Amino acid sequence: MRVLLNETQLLDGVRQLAAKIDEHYQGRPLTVVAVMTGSVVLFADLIRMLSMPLRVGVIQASSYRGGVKAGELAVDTDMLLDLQGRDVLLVDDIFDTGRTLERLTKIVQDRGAQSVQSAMLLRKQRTHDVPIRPDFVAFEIPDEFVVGYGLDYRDMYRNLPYLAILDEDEIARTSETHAAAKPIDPQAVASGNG
Ligand SMILES: O=P(O)(O)OC[C@H]1O[C@H](OP(=O)(O)OP(=O)(O)O)[C@H](O)[C@@H]1O
Ligand SMILES: Nc1nc2[nH]cnc2c(=O)[nH]1
Repeated sequence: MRVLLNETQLLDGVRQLAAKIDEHYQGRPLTVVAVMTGSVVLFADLIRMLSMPLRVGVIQASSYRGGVKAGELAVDTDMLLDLQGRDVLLVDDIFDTGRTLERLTKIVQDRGAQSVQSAMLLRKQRTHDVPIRPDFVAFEIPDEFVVGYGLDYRDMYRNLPYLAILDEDEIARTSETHAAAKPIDPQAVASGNG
């Protein structure tokens, strides 16, 4: 594992991100929506640095389940609060293909938000799959799979206080020790072999 950003660098980046957001909204009330689960650490740090009146909401989006490549995007809006007429800021850890942000921006617009912007800790230096771009970004990073400060590989590493690049051999090792859950075979369960 190679450390890309240490704890101090991350907090400095989040502080600068908060300053840009504060400057943009000029004290106007804001609804901040955490894109779970990856934004959990960033979100906790960021909202304590913002100075406008805040409402806090949550949405869940997941497409990297068990791997380093995006699969089908699943979104859960059950915990999303009312957004009608609100200025909304989506907060996420990373902008990679861009598909998550594109889908969530549409969902927020469809719920009647007055404006939708986005803040990301990281943006990968790569060609993105979508025309949309985040409005506020703390760090540009190389096109490598990163973990820590909320980002996972197979649900591990989110608690690391730093951001690190996961090497190929660590990816292989974690795959063995934390195999992704296999779907249940209903026939095997019915026959008692499940
Ligand atoms: O730009 P994209 O290619 O769409 O990737 C970005 C998304 O990928 C990660 O979520 P993930 O699907 O891993 O779920 P998680 O937040 O539960 O870790 C991350 O938290 C972003 O939401
Ligand atoms: N953990 C992790 N999740 C991602 N989702 C999209 N890109 C990444 C990445 O580099 N690391």
